[in-house]
Amino acid sequence: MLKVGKIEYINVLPVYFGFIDGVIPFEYQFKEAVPSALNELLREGKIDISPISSYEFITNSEKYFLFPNFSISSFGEVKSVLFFSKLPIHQLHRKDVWLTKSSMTSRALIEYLLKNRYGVEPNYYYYSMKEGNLPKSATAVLAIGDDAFKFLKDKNFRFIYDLGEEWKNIYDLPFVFAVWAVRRQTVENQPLSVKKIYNKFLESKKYGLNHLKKIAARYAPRVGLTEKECMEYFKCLNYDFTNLHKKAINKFAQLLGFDIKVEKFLLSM
Ligand SMILES: C=C(O[C@@H]1C=C(C(=O)O)C=C[C@H]1O)C(=O)O
Repeated sequence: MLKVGKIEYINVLPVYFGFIDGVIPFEYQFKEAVPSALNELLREGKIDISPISSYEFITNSEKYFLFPNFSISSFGEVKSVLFFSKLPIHQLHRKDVWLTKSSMTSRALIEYLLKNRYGVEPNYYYYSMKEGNLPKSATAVLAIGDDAFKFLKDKNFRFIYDLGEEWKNIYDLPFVFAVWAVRRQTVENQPLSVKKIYNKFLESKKYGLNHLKKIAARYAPRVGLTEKECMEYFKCLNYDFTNLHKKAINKFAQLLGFDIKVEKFLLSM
């Protein structure tokens, strides 16, 4: 049986809602975790298919093939990848910046932006909400997913930067935070199962995108959002993988020093 990853944030619900709501029969095993944990599980072969950080794909691309037509992206504002700071961003040189351990993509993006766009090199530290090791004294904090909504209630941070917006302002491209990857080994050993589950994911996403209101009504309160805020959030997110998204991920890879053409890694379905 294929083992399938699922990010524990509401951002993926539109893709999984057909399965969750019981309309798409699902005979697989879900493993639910934060993105960095899913990256590791897939890399180590403990699961077969999962949304992973685009950074994980970029840095370990030889291990994976990608589902065509799936990503977690935004064109401009994303709302859930936020950099909170007590100082304006260009004043963070040698200040204490805390990055979430749950992310790989957004960590790489904020580090890139701080160094190359804002010319600052802070002291980096790493926290996790589960460990609860983020000190009150942190000058700035990167948060992703449902955690980002919690930080919005913390009025200590005067300056808030949305990384989807930051990226668009510079490159006028969407930003691809995550992609759906399959281990190469799984594709080689079980090609028909992979094709079958891909089609189920397509159906589940179609159902989810047609039932966003139902998702928002059920899940918004769990993350402290109103239904309206949750709908606005879903409108910022995009789950496709168009040519523009491919261009964007290639650009991000190039900026990080990796010469990758994502087109070469797409599964032909
Ligand atoms: C938009 C988001 O995209 C995500 C960000 C990721 C990362 O930074 O590595 C990975 C998966 C996605 O959950 C989010 O989590 O808010």
